[in-house]
Amino acid sequence: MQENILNTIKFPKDLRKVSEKELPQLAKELREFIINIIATKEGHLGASLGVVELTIALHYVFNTPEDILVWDVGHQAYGHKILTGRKEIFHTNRQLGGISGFPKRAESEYDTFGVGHSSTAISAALGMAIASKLKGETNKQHIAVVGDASIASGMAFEALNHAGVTDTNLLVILNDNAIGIDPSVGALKDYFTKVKGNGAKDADNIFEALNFNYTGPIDGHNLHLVISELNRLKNVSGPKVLHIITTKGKGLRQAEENQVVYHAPGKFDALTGDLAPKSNNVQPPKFQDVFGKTLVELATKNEKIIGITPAMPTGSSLKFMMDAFPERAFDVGIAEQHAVTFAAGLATQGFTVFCNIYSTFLQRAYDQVIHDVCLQKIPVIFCLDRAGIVGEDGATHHGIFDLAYLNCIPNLILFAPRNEFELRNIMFTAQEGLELPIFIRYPRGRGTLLNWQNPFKKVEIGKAHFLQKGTEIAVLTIGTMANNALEAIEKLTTLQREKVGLVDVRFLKPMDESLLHEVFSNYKTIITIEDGTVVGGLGSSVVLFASKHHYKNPIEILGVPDVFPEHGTVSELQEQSGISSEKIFIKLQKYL
Ligand SMILES: Cc1ncc(C[n+]2csc(CCOP(=O)(O)OP(=O)(O)O)c2C)c(N)n1
Ligand SMILES: CC(=O)[C@@H](O)[C@H](O)COP(=O)(O)O
Ligand SMILES: [Mg+2]
Repeated sequence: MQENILNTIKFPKDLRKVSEKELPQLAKELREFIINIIATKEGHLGASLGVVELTIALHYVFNTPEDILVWDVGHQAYGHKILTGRKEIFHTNRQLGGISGFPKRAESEYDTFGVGHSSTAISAALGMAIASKLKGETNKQHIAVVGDASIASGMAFEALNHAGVTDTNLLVILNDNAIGIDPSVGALKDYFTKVKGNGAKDADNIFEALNFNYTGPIDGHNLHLVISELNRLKNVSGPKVLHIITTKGKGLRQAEENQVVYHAPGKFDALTGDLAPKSNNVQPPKFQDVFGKTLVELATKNEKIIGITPAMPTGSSLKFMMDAFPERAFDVGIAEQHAVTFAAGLATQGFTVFCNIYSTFLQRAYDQVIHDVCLQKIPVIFCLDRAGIVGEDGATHHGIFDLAYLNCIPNLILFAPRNEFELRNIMFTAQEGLELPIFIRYPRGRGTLLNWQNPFKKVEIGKAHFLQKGTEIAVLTIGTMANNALEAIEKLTTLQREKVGLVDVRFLKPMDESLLHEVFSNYKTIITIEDGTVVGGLGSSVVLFASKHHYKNPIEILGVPDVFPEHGTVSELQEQSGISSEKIFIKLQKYL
C-alpha cells in the first residue's frame, strides 16, 4: 500500500487512478488532513468529517466537473476542496485573501454553485439538469448533496415538488446525520427516524410519493457500498434520491460525541480533539448571551413572552429560553419564512414574541416581514443577530444589508444597541408593549461592559443621544460603530477632540429629527458611520433629511462600500471597509 495516497492527488482525475481497495486509506488521510488544518485555522469541522467517504465516492464515480455536483450550505465541502486542486492552499481557508469556507464559483470549476445559505442545492441542480436537457447533453449527471436539516426547509420542498414532475437526470443525496447545527427538529425528522428504524418499505415513502426513485437508507461511511450505489444510480433515469446515514464529526471522538460544539469548534488539539483552553481574562459577555439571559429574565416575569429561532438555538442563545421555558420557546428548523409568519400569528393573539434571526438569514423572509408583519403593524420583536460584518464566514453571511432593506419598509422601528445595557433596555421596553414591530440588530461577539446586568430602564423610542459634544464635526453612528468612533476620537489631540461631536443615533427608524436639526445647525461637517452597506442605511437617511430641510453641510458616509466583502477577521474587514477606529481616525484628521 502506498505511504500517502492523498499526496498523489491534486484533482479528481488522480483520484480515479487509485484502486478501490485503497480508498478507505485515502478516507483516513483526508480526515487527518482536515483535522490537522482546522485544529489551528478553525472552521466548520463536523460536517466535513461526516462526508469524507461520500466526497471520495462522488468524485471517484462521477466525471466531475463535467458531471455537476452541488453542495447544500457548503460547510461540508472541505474534502471536496482538498480533492479538487486546493489541497496546497487549504490552510488559507476563511482567511483574508485565502480560499472561501464555502464552494464559490469564482474559486474553482468544481464549485458549480455558490452556497452558504441552506436549502438551495436541489433548485440549482434542477436548473442545471433542465439546462442540460435543453442543450441535448443527455449523459450529464447532476447531483445535489443536502443535509437532513436543510432538506426540511421550504425551498428544498419547492424544488423536490418541481423535480418530481420532470424526467431530469437529477440525483439528490440526502446526507442524514440527524442533526443540523443543533439537533434536527420537526415531523420530517420523525419520519427519517421511522424510515431508519423500519426500513423504507414499512413507512410510506415521502420521496416516492413525489415521483423520485428512492434508495436507502444506506451506511454513508461504507465506501464500497456508496460507490456501488452511485454506479448503479448513474444508469437510472429520472429524479432519484439516495438516502445515506452518516455521523457528523466521524473519526474524531469528541466531534462525534459533542456534535453541536464541534460543528465549528474553534481551535482544538488535533491529536486529542480537546478544545483549546479558554482565556482566564474576564471579558465582556457576548451580545448573544446578553440576549439569551435577558430574555429568560424577562420571560420569568412576563408569561406572555415567546421565543423563536429558525435552527440557531445555540448560536443565538435562544437555548437559554428553551431550557428555562420549553413550552414557550420554539426552534422551527431552517425555516426563516415560517418563523416570521409564525411569530406574527402568535403576536395577533396577544403574545409578546421575540423572534431571533441572523441578519443574513432574515433576507430569506423579506416578504413575510413586509406582508405578514409590517403591513399589518403586528408588534413582533425581532432580534437580528450577526448584524454587520461577521468575519470568516464571509460574503454569504455578513449582516450588512438589514439597515438598508428594513429602512425602506413603513411601520417598523429599527434600533441598534451600542452596548449590553442598550440591548437589555430595548428588550425590556419592547416587551412592555409597542405599537409597531421592532428590529433590534446587534453583532456577532462581545460587547464592552463587564458589569452588564443593569436594572432595566425604559428607552424612549426614536431618541438619539450625544455621547460627546463638539464644535465642528458631528459624527453620527449606529450600534457598535459608536465604539469604533470613540476609539478614533481618543487618538486625537485634546484640541482636535474638542471639535468633534459624537451622536449615537440608536434608531434608524424613527429618526430623531429634532436632534438632527441641532446637529446640522451647530456643526460644519457631518460624518455618518454604519456597519452596513452605504446604500440605503444611516448615511442615506441623513442625506435625505438634509435634502428635505435644505441643509448644505458636507456629509460623508462611512460604511461597507457597494461590494460584497469577502472573508477575514472582523477587524481586517472593518479596516478594508474604512470603518475601523484607525480608518475613522484618519478620516477625522482629514477634516480637522
Ligand atoms: C437559510 C439558512 N439558515 C440557517 C443557516 C445556518 N446553518 C448552517 S448549517 C445548518 C445546519 C445544516 O444541517 P444539515 O443540513 O443537516 O447539514 P449537516 O450540518 O448536518 O451536514 C444551519 C442551520 C444557513 N446556512 N442558511
Ligand atoms: C454554515 C453556517 O451557516 C453556520 O454554521 C454559520 O457559520 C454559523 O455562524 P456562527 O458561527 O456565527 O453561528
Ligand atoms: Mg444534518
